[in-house]
Amino acid sequence: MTATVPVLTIDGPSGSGKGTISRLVAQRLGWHYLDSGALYRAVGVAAGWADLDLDDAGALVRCTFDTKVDFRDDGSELRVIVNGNDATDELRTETAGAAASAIAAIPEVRAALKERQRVFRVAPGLVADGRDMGTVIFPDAAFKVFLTASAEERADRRYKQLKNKGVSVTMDGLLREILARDARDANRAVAPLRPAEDAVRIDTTGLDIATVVERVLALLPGQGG
Ligand SMILES: Nc1ncnc2c1ncn2[C@@H]1O[C@H](COP(=O)(O)OP(=O)(O)OP(=O)(O)O)[C@@H](O)[C@H]1O
Ligand SMILES: Nc1ccn([C@H]2C[C@H](O)[C@@H](COP(=O)(O)O)O2)c(=O)n1
Repeated sequence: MTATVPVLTIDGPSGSGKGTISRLVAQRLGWHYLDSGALYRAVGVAAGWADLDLDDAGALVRCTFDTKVDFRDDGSELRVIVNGNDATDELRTETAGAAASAIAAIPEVRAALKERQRVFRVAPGLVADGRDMGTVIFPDAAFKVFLTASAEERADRRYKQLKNKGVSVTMDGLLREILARDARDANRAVAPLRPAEDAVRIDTTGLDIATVVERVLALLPGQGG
């Protein structure tokens, strides 16, 4: 009975720290981890490889069904294998994020990915990060968090992250991309980015990673909560 397996959902906008916090919390709990955004990014990248038009909803839906995604934890990073190719680095680009955000607005794409996310609910528990984990995919989750941070701080985090990887970016450009993605993810008709009514909101502006991890763990009985 998967419904008895506990789930902690961590939703929020781009750069709020969902991936970082979810992974660390899952490690601390010994639970599984679902990076749902990686599924949308994988479809976006596969669509790019196939030279598909991002306006061709039918082709994108077929691409969603055809795209095989595997996750491999190499100890320091979650590697994402798309159709047999390690696409981890390509997936993390802003181009892949923007493509994922566009594709994610297609209702049939979301429907096609629904069960593929729910199968991650395996004992002893799951930490799931995304935009609609608490509202649509795991509405019965026992623990729900919605992470936020100011757009400026999120752009600054992304700037430092990309600079560390040697990627050339500007703060202005990143801020524009973050605001555009926020708007598209929050305003789409299906499963828009929004906190579940029973989610605990944590504004991470000015908080370091360790503090946010402890605040999330404090929500779980026996983990400080
Ligand atoms: N509380 C925090 N304080 C400072 N930096 C943080 C914090 N949380 C995350 N970061 C850093 O911000 C960057 C973005 O974090 P992360 O990728 O986890 O965000 P995200 O919400 O998953 O973004 P996306 O939705 O685009 O995948 C990373 O470099 C991460 O180390
Ligand atoms: N549950 C989800 C996860 C992701 N998306 C879409 C919208 C995002 O902009 C894009 C990339 O996600 P990220 O890797 O940045 O978390 O994918 C979504 O609609 N629902």
